[in-house]
Amino acid sequence: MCPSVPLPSPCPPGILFPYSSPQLWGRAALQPPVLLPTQRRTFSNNKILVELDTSSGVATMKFKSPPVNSLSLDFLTEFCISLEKLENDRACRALIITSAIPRIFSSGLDIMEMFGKSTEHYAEFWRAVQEMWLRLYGSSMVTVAAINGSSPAGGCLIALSCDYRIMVENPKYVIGLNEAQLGIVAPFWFKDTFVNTVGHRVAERSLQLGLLHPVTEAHQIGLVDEVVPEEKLQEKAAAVVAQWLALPDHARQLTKSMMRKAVLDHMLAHREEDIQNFVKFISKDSIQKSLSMYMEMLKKKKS
Ligand SMILES: CCCCC/C=C/C(=O)SCCNC(=O)CCNC(=O)[C@H](O)C(C)(C)COP(=O)(O)OP(=O)(O)OC[C@H]1O[C@@H](n2cnc3c(N)ncnc32)[C@H](O)[C@@H]1OP(=O)(O)O
Repeated sequence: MCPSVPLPSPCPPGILFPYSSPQLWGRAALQPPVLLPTQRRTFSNNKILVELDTSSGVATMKFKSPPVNSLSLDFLTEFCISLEKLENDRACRALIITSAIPRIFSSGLDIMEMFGKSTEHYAEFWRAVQEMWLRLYGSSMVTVAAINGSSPAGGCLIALSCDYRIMVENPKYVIGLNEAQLGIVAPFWFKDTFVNTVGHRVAERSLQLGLLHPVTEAHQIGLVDEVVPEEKLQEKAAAVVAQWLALPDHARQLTKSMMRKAVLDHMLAHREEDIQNFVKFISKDSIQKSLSMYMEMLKKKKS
């Protein structure tokens, strides 16, 4: 669990039905504008900036953790706290996630968190990764990933967990679940999230080969829903959110829940087992060696 986010068992608040409360449906839509004192609320920490426009109910979250927005334990903790704040804010109905770092959406899980650490640390880290996914995949907000850079592995998972993905047209950007290239294996809930987006056959091939798809290909296989020039990204994300928010919240949320519940429930039922599996797997000498070689390769590529 994210260390500073106390969460009740069995499921964090905001996770979709049957856990969320009907009283929350409608959120900002039910609030008379006169009750809203300001139009824009901002909160920020070292790694993430959030701006909530209370008149539209749309929050924009920007990852700002140089050099590559890697998902460290600290980052994941801040991410979970930000998601919880928005989920509990009745003025917020939708979230756009994007990056403030040029050319990178997120480089995925921070490899240094999975290398040379104690088993306790691995367990804490993995619980935070699970928590992030539970909150985002199970969010009752409309969520749109505005992907303005490369997005391997855990970065791709964040995008996959949203309701809609828009990626910037750029031949240098790639996205995918490339874990196999690192000699590691994406867990079943990464796989399920991927399969639910692109279908079984595409997911199977892409996962086995650890493919990082260029933007056009990602669009063709349905990994991203739309491709736009950089300067149109925010405008397009806002238009998509407006389209999704035009629906009654309760109908959209119940439909989202119906589509995602089985995968969320499966993970929750196997959460502790999944942590133990991760710890056992990542602690193996052979896996530590693979990660070390991969980091070396990244460094060599630079020089
Ligand atoms: C066992 C259960 C399965 C667990 C599931 C795992 C999920 C994951 O997410 S594993 C992580 C997968 N991520 C990657 O494979 C991405 C690796 N990184 C890259 O491909 C590139 O760095 C890039 C495309 C994201 C950015 O390229 P570029 O702009 O050229 O920047 P550099 O490669 O020079 O990187 C700068 C700096 O950042 C370090 N770094 C990059 N990615 C990570 C990372 N995921 N974790 C930790 N550190 C990372 C990189 O080593 C450089 O460091 P310095 O050399 O010290 O500057």
